[in-house]
Amino acid sequence: MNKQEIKERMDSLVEVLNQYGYSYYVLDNPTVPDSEYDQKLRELEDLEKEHPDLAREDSPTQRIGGEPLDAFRKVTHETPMMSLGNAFNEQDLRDFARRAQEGVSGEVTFVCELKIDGLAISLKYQEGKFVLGSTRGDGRIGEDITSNLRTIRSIPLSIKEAGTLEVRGEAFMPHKSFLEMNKEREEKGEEPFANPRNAAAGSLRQLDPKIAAKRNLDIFLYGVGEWENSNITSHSKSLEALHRLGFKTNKEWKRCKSIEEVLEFVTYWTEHRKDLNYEIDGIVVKVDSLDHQDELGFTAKSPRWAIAYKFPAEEVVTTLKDIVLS
Ligand SMILES: NC(=O)c1cnc(OC2CCCC2)nc1N
Repeated sequence: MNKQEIKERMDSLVEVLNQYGYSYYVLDNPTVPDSEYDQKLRELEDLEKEHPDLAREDSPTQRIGGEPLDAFRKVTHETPMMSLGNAFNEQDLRDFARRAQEGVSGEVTFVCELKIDGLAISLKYQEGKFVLGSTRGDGRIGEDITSNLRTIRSIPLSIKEAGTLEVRGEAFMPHKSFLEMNKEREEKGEEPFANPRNAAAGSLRQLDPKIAAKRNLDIFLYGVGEWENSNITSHSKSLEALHRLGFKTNKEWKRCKSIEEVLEFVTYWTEHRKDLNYEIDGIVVKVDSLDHQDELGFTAKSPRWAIAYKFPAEEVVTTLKDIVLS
């Protein structure tokens, strides 16, 4: 093959491998056997070794970066990352819904989401390329953990969207990864992590991306920060747009027309949370219309248009025996 044909072969391998990766890690629905993925990955690795100048930054071989960092760079969030106010019982939720209805013109409706118990992160894309991944920090200043986030296979390294797009979500450690990691730590006489949230936070704070890569973290995206070309009018349409753009979203979200439907959703997941293969610590209730969100605005640190219902604290010491491998 001449140089042009080699470049075309490498481009086609990157595209098809990223498509396989999307099905496997984002849709949890593998389309080819691992052997086919591995064979194409090896062919791409060999071509990239022979022609390093043709290696693309969104190639799946580029997920585990180079040398460990000395420290994390600080990053300022153009759109601050807010924290959520809490609700602890039905009355708190009814008060939230009443205040929301009183603060808007027209009929308020809601979206309910599972509250993933992980680490809030922000992903920035420019001209379709993943360029920056950061922690929430204090909401305005976070840490640049791009090299660690690149190791999360469900985060696309490129998307088909021009301009600047910033998305927010929760990085977390699935139960299976948590169990396997703690088993390893105990075998090495190391202290096991107390819970998947600490394990995820500890993994993303590693300065060496090779360590983060071994922790099999995952992510659910649930919001949009800055989006140049957005014509989105509701939160539920944002979630649908995130899915369409190739991001992993949690499929259990639900539009709720009334507080009664919100309470039904909360009751259902209070009972069924243990069927999930990741930790949730509550339910997030959001006003759906973005116009209504604008009318309601924010307190000093939290939106008035969202609240986190926290599950009652139970004996949640997730030790090896408590979690059955799903
Ligand atoms: N842990 C979660 O799953 C989660 C956290 N936060 C939010 O939304 C907040 C973010 C800023 C205003 C509303 N949604 C979530 N699903």
